[in-house]
Amino acid sequence: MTTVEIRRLPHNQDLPLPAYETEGAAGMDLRAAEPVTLKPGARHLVPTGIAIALPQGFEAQVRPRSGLAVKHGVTVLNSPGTIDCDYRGEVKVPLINHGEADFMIARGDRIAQMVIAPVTRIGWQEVDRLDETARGAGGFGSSGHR
Ligand SMILES: O=c1ccn([C@H]2C[C@H](O)[C@@H](COP(=O)(O)OP(=O)(O)OP(=O)(O)O)O2)c(=O)[nH]1
Ligand SMILES: [Mg+2]
Repeated sequence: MTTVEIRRLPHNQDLPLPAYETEGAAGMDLRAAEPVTLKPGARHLVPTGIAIALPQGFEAQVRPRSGLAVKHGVTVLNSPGTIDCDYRGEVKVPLINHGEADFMIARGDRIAQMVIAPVTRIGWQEVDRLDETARGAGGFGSSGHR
C-alpha cells in the first residue's frame, strides 16, 4: 500500500482523517472543516482542514457524493477537481447547490470524496499529419445513438 503524508491544519485538530468507508471503496470521504449553509444556486469553497503531499506520479480527484447529488442536488462544481502532487495547500471542495432548498452542512459532515489515481505525463511530438483511422474526424454522435 502506498503511504501518503497528510497534515491536519490548525483549524482541524479533531476531525477524522479522510477514510475509505468500506473495504472496496475507491474514494475517501472528505469532511467539511467549517459549517456552511448553501442557498439554492449558491456555491461555496468548503475547507476540509487537511493538506497532503502526494508522491510524483499521482493525483487526487475530488468527486461528488452521489447521495448528496440525488437527494439534495448538491455536487462538486469543478468535478472532478484535481489535486496536483505538488500542491501543499488546504484541500478545498467547491460545492454548488442545484436543489430548491437550503442545504445545511455541519462541521465534520462528509461532503465529497477523494480518489487517488496514477497520472501519466507525456511529451509532444509535433507532426504535419496524423495516422488514418476508421473513425477519422467523426465524433459527437457520428455513430448514432441506437
Ligand atoms: O477541487 C479542487 C481543485 C483544486 N484544488 C487545489 C489543488 C490543486 O493542485 C490546485 C490547483 O487546481 P487547478 O489546477 O484545478 O486550478 P487552477 O484554476 O488551474 O489554479 P492554478 O493556476 O493554481 O493551477 O488547487 C483543490 O483544493 N480542490
Ligand atoms: Mg491549474
